[in-house]
This record gives sequence, structure tokens and C-alpha cells, in this order.
Amino acid sequence: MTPGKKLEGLVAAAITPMTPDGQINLSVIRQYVDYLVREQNVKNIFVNGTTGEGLSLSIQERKQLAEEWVRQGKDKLDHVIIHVGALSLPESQDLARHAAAIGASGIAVIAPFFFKPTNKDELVAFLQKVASEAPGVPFYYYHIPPLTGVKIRVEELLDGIREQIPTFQGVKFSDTDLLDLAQCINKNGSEQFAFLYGVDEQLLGALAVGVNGAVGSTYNYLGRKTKLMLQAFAKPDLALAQKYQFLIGEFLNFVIKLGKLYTALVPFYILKCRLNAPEILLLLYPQNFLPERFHNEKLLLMQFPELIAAGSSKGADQASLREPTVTSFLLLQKEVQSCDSL
Ligand SMILES: CC(=O)N[C@@H]([C@@H](O)[C@H](O)[C@H](O)CO)[C@@H](O)CC(=O)C(=O)O
Repeated sequence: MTPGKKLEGLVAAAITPMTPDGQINLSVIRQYVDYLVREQNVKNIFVNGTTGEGLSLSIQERKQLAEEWVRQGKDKLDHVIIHVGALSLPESQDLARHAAAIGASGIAVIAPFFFKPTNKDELVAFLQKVASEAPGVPFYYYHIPPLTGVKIRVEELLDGIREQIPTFQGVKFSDTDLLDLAQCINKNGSEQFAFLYGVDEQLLGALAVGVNGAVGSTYNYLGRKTKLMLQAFAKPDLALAQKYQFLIGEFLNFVIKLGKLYTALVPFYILKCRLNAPEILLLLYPQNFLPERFHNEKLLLMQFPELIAAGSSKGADQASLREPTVTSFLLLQKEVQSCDSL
């Protein structure tokens, strides 16, 4: 990890590896790190967040995952950010102390989402009590109102925040309110705080208002593609950046329609191991909850040819495809791939 380096660029939101019997699978994290660095050129990770379903894990599991990511990321990753948010303040504080003790490069916290803060002061008070348990660790507010239901504007939250949380370093902004985001950046400057966007399918819009980077699930497997968009935007070649965004958007639209299961099964092929988020286990067991197409490994394999490019070439057998959705997916994949040569 690189202490002091500003958090920017792409941050992959880690999936939680699970064993078939529902235990967290720490043994594949080293492979996961190597895959991200080598195949996706992504050197930042966000652990125990939404994608990793940190809130569905026990405190002990969250700590074990954090430890393993920090250990395996030591000389390979720039940043290992641990989400330590919880409904219980003492648990969140415990996780923050733990993240500090193991040498995490940052911690992030969502707003409590059951008994919700009703105003900025209540929210800041909660965040402050967590951040102060890790006084040497950069702190990020994780704003995700579609899931927390806490809609306190970040612009308002940031007003005077450093006085109350000296370690405050930035915001992971997982919302579509670009007006709020733009005003945050306009008033605070992206030099002072890091603004990381969390709605992958519309990252280009957030780049236009000045974010420093992005945290998201899709950078696990579209990291390289998205970096091409970042490069085009920085050049600046807006038309090219738009082409990438449109194609990535189409691709994601399709993945989203298929459901999270598809995204979470991808690493099964990448890492050649079972890598299921907790929610996926609910879908897998009992088996009859699972739509028939998920049983067919071959179909799945074909849907992510880019991700397994270095692996087998089994992906090309379109003749056996019956589902029109899968065919369209493959066509989109092809388009996204051909984007490299735009
Ligand atoms: C609601 C949700 O899961 N949002 C994702 C996005 O990356 C999302 O998967 C993507 O934009 C596709 O919709 C991230 O913002 C979540 C995230 O970074 C995390 O795992 O903490």
C-alpha cells in the first residue's frame, strides 16, 4: 500500500468470497488481488461495502476479510479501504479501531439506516464518533441514499466537516444527484477532498463535474475498459469517452437486468474457485430458487469472454445458445471489446 497517496482513479468494490458451505473464503484473496492488478490494472479496493455485503456478515467475518485484504494487498495495492459502517455505534467503532490496528489505508462509513439521522448534526455526530476511534486513518463518508434512505445532502454535510472530523478525506458518492455532487466539488475543491463516484453506469457525468475517481462493483471486471474512458476524458476526447460510456452503459444495463448473480459469479471463472456473496448463497440453496440458465456453466462462461480471455477459449460456442438475451449479451460484449481499437 502507498501511505499518503491520494485516493483517486478506480477502486474495485470487493465481492466477498464464500465457500460452498457458506464460510468466507480467505484463501482466494491473494489470487483476487493479483487478478485485479494484472488483469484490470486496478490497485485500490473497497472491502465489506455493498458489493461485498459487509452488512450481512458478522463482525468477526468483516475483521478477518479486512485483515486478509490488508495482508495480501501490502506490496501490491495502493489503497485498501475498509467499510466499517454498522447500525450499532460500538460495533462500528470496534471495526474502525480494528482497521487502524491492521494498517488499512482508509475507512468509510454509511449513515445508520434503521433509526436514521434526521439532520446533518445527527449524522455528523455518528460519523465523528466512529472516525475518532481511528485518529490516524483517512475517513470517507459513504453516501448511498438509495439503500440507506438517508438523503441528507452531502453539500450540507461537508460544511465545516474538518472541524469535527479532522481525518475527513472525502466522499464515496453513490447517488444520481449530480447537482449535490457538483456543489460539493465546487465548494470544497477536489484537491481538498477526494470525491469518488459510485454509480458506474454514469461515471462520465460525474467526471464532468470533477470527481477524482470511482468506487464500484464493475471495476472488478470492467476496470481496463473504464480506464480507457478515463483516459479519453482526460485527453480530452469527449466523443471517445462518450462511446466508452455508452457501450459500458449498454453492457451494464444488460447485466443489471440479469441480476447481481451474474456479476458475482464472474470471479468463479476468473479465480477458478467458488466466490459467492452471501446473497448468492440464498439463491443457490435450495437449487430450485435458481433459474435454469444459471445451471449451465457453459452459458455463463460465454457471457464473460473478456474476463476469462487469458483462460479457456470455450466461450465461442454460440451455436448452442437458445436464449436471445445471452446472444445480445455476447454482441454487446463484442462491441465493448472492439472499443479498444476506437
Ligand atoms: C448499489 C450498488 O451496489 N452500487 C455499486 C455500483 O458499483 C453498482 O453495482 C453499479 O453502478 C451497477 O449498478 C457501488 O456503488 C457499491 C459499492 O461501491 C460498494 O460495494 O460499496
